[in-house]
Amino acid sequence: MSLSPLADAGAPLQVQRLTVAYGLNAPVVRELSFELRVNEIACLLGPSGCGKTTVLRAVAGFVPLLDGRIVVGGREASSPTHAEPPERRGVGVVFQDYALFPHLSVADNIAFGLRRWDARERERRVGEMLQLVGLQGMARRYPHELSGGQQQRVALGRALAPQPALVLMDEPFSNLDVDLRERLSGEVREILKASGTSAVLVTHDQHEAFAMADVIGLMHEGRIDQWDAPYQLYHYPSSRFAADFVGAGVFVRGLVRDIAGERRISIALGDLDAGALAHGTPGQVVDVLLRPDDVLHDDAAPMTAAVVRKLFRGAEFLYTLRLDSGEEVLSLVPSHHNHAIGERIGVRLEVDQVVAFPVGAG
Ligand SMILES: Nc1ncnc2c1ncn2[C@@H]1O[C@H](COP(=O)(O)OP(=O)(O)OP(=O)(O)O)[C@@H](O)[C@H]1O
Repeated sequence: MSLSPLADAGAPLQVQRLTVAYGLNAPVVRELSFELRVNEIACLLGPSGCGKTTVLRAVAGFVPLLDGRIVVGGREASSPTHAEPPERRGVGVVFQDYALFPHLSVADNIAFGLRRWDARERERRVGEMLQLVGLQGMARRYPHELSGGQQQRVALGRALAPQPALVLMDEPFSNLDVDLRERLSGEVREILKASGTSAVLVTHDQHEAFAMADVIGLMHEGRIDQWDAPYQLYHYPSSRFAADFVGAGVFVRGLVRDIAGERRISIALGDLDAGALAHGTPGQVVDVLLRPDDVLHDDAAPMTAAVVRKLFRGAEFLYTLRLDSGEEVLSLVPSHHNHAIGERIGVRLEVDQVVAFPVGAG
């Protein structure tokens, strides 16, 4: 099979038409391609079983390729006929099943990749890493004396210590409590940015992906559905799958119309301007995406809807509202607007970019 020439030989990672299968089973990753820029943090996001971890394992050198090619730092690391051993790829990994060395202390685990460093530099770097992952005072403990979350932080320190050009992280913060998770993900992002390191992260958590990533690869059934900045992915989903999977929202029915030469979409809440992201031609029935922040509560609005569910989130309520059409929409409302279930409240739309897909489109 012929592969396209490298688009950017200086890219820290190029994944070209990657195809991976376990044993004789059907491939779980199919012809998947992406390229990472220097100092870019990418996140693979997608439903369980879509192949995120498999991509990361292939890049790390833990699973063979059925087809395609992986190039790390301009050097071919994997092809169907060749595989550099994981430890020679110059890649730092934080995987859940990539255990710490049980016979080494926390400090020695972190120092593992620094064997060739000058002793004083090594000690300084280990101290820096211990501080980064919040494990000062635990340097002499052994892995079995740590909680799962603490072990994960040691693994993070171990991966980052040798300052690799590329770091791979599989759910690196999943065992941590929310506060630590937020602090650490912000700090790790800063460290990666400051040190010029590129990273690929796998997570289930969209908020973590939004907070950490420059670019998100949304995966679906072994392929990348959309490769985009978090903001773009949320506001400009290019497929129905992306619109559905990323962020909260519902689809309501709409009819595309031509009104005085302008393409508009009529939905139960009124007429919308059909911009470039609203697929569909006049006369076509479409599903229109409405995010909770598109539906505003406004006492002065002529249109009302009934509260059917409410979720208190502290600063705001997430209301589920039933329109007269019978359709339900979500609305994010500041929490001093405390309305009872069954009450009718005024609503209006504020949609910047209408996202719509013809009914029945995949
Ligand atoms: N060692 C294995 N042998 C056989 N099949 C496997 C193996 N590891 C993963 N799979 C299968 O490959 C597919 C992709 O798995 P993978 O772990 O890459 O998905 P994922 O997107 O990371 O999922 P999750 O978010 O649940 O961790 C799944 O259908 C899974 O059952």
